[in-house]
Amino acid sequence: MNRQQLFEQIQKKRSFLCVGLDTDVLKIPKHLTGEEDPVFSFNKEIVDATAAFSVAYKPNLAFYESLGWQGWQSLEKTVKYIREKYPEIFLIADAKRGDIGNTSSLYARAFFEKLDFDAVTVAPYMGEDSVKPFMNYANKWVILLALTSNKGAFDFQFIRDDKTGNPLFETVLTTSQNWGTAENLMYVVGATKAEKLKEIREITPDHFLLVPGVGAQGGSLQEVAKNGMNSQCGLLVNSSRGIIYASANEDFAERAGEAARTIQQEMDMLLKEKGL
Ligand SMILES: O=C(O)c1cc(=O)[nH]c(=O)n1[C@@H]1O[C@H](COP(=O)(O)O)[C@@H](O)[C@H]1O
Repeated sequence: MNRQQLFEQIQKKRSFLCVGLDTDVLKIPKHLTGEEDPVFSFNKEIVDATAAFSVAYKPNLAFYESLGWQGWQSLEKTVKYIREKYPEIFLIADAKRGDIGNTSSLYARAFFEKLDFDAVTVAPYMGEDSVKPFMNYANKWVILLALTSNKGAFDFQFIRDDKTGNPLFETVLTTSQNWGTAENLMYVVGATKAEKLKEIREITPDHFLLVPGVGAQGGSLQEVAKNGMNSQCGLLVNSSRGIIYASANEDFAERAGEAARTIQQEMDMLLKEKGL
């Protein structure tokens, strides 16, 4: 999917919500645990209940890899199901990959050829040759970690460069713009650091930002939109636990749908305020 198509979906659904499919097998409602593939059954119901209110889904690979080959199979089935039933959805593999070039090119093959994801999250630490192999695919995206939502973000991401005086996350943003364009590169910026979005927008006015950290981590959607929205929206705001675990009972999908709709309605207002 390209940037224009993504923006069109945002306008059509009046939403820039990404639902995180962080499906923890221990949190799956009891009535599904006897199913042949409880993780897939859970995902399928969540997707059916939330697809009208969201433009993207983001399975986090840890939740699938932790189950071995069965987890990988649940992931493949989930991707295939979304692709077939909701082809308009933007699909993100939250894998936080990145390695020497030939290894990264195989990670890229896994997520873009073997599995038909639109985007993969990548860690910038190993630099250009670890990121570029993910950019060899038309209409596929790298989502580079820039300023993350967690406490550990303060360990490295704010260390200042001796020459420029800029914090490391700003160097990641400026340097990586030489590797790709706003058509194949997005950045992760945590909602818990929403006050930094103004500065970040000065460095990257056009790039889409994937913003996790609303809901369970306490980030504010209003603040994110106020500081981070651009003329093409430019935001995908993720919520995982706040949506998929809205209820632990048989009504889990219905409650997830309601949680997604509540966020979508707020997003509709925020888009209107921006004239979009
Ligand atoms: O790359 C990510 O998606 C990510 C980056 C970041 O800085 N913080 C962050 O929470 N995430 C992911 O976003 C999701 C957040 O989940 P909830 O806190 O349950 O909404 C998890 O899958 C995290 O791995």
